[in-house]
Amino acid sequence: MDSLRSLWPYLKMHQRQYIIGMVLVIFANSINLLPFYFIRLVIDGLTGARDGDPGTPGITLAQAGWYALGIVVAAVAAGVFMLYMRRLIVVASRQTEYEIRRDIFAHLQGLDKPYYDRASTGDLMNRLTGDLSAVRETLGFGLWQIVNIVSGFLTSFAVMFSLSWQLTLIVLAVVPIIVGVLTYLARLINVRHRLAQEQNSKIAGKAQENFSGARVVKGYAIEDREISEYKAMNLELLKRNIALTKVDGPLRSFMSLLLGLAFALILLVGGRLILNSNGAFTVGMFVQFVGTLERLTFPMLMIGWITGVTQRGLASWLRLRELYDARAQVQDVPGRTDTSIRALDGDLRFRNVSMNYGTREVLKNIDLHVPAGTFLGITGPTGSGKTVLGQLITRSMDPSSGVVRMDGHDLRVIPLRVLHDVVAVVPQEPFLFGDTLANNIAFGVEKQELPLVKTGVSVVGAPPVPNIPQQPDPERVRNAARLAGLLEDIEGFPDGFETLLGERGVTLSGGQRQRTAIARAIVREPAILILDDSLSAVDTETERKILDGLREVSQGRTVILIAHRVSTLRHADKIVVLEEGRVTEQGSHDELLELNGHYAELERLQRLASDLDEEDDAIGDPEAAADRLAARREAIRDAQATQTQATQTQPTQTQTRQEVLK
Ligand SMILES: Nc1ncnc2c1ncn2[C@@H]1O[C@H](COP(=O)(O)OP(=O)(O)OP(=O)(O)O)[C@@H](O)[C@H]1O
Repeated sequence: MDSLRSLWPYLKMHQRQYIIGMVLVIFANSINLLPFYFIRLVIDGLTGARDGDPGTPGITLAQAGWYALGIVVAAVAAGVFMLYMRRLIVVASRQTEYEIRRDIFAHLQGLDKPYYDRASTGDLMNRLTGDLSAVRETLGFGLWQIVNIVSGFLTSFAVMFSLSWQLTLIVLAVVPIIVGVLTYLARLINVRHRLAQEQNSKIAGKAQENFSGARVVKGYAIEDREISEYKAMNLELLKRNIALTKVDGPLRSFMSLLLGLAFALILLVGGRLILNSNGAFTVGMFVQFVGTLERLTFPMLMIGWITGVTQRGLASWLRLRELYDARAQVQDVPGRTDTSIRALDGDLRFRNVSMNYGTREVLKNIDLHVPAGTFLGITGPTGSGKTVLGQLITRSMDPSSGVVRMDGHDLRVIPLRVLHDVVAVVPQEPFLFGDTLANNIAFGVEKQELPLVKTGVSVVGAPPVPNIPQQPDPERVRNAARLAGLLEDIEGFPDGFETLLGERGVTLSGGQRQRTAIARAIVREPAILILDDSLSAVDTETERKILDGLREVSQGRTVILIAHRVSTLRHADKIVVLEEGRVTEQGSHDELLELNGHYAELERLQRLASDLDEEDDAIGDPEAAADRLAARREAIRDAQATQTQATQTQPTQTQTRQEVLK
């Protein structure tokens, strides 16, 4: 019942269409009964005698003609009413579907990273398609049939009762049995439909993952495993759908059986009534009764169908409600959000910040000051919390304890829109859209203010959503591409900035994708630019170009560069080393080398590897080069193994690692 109540606002938007549609159904149902009345008059006329003369029928040919015309007019009127009703109700249900989809999509856009960390894309897609269709079916054909059944029953029973209460009682005796069985089956249908929809979501998720990761699947030649897993899931869906059909299917047979029995009884009792009622119950009346009851057969059979449709629709609506009910943990809170904050310089301060995922503490008591305009480098072993630290700055989530401030304001009071205008992030795994390179770079820079799409309002009479094409400023986009070290690549493409990227930009190399994402962040001219391991896929020459570009960009803004390579970080104003969620070292490149800790070791290792490459290039004799290569690679492997072990155990092993390196 609660779920129905929550649908009400949508129904209300189209109440005129629904109400007029339902009235038309009632009219059509009443008119549909008229032909049996005319048939009764004809039959009684034919079986009766005029003026006491048994040789003359009680009806003239002209009268019969009028009755026939009446039947035609009734049929045409009922048809026209039904047609118009369909237009109203079915269109209203389509409009409601549009409105629900629009509102849920807008709501989903407002949800945050923690929600999407847990959500499955396939499940979301299934809810917005399969479940929404089930709801639309309930609101369209479902509602129509409910009114059809109810009004059909009321009008037919009224007519049948006026013809013979005895026969009507026989029909009425069957109805409670039907209702009892239907209620039981409806409950089963509801549960089984939900189970089937859940499996549908899992399958959609699996397919989505598989298509997105097609290259990985092929690369690892695990197609057979994927096919077999998909088969198992598909089989489970089949089982659940069969279980649903098992309760859906018997409904019709059961109804047909009951109706058949009822007709047999009526024939027996009706025949006796005609013979014994001395003309009070005529053959014509009996035919009208049977015809009217016959009209009820379809609505009665539809009870089964409609029960299933409604139960499926309600179960699906509950699944859609779950999307509506999902709340972002990170959001603007009236009363807390300070709407007077419009612009920020980007001075960042972490005060005793910790971050937990469940019982795991991934950041521990971080105290850090990043003055506006600083070029900050962050490094540390994998999993040490670098990305999480960056995500706290964009408020992808809030810290479990402690506070992050920007320009002295707790991030939680800064309006999210302002914060997101101020901070631009180049994520570890950039996502590119199936659009041109120019649009992918200009993404997020709106040239024109788009009108707000209102939710919770009817689509009827709403102004059409204008299709405003993105018009990126070509100079700005070009400059961003240059700063990201991407310009030469783009100029090498036949279509330049108009190059269309395939779904997720598959036509670009890894490094080009990273640089497109960097250009996308730079073009927004943010006060704070965060690059999360964004130079990992480029060679040293390209890295140098990008770093030059970043130095140009960094004038007057804060740049936070998360990286594993010392060559990337060495020119940063300050470098922070994170280990197991703690800041263990901070200072300039030279200061950190002096400290002789994790950073210094990283530098030695990477220098060793780079020396090795240079020596390999220099050695002319391939065999000697190969021997030397093997020996040095062995040394680096040992050193790396020892370093990993040391990071996981005790810092005192630093000395040992240095000895190995020497
Ligand atoms: N949404 C999440 N739920 C649970 N744990 C998470 C989540 N995000 C990150 N973590 C955990 O937090 C820890 C820090 O992750 P983070 O991504 O910040 O590491 P990182 O230092 O950036 O590593 P890398 O250098 O490999 O990118 C990891 O142990 C990771 O498993």
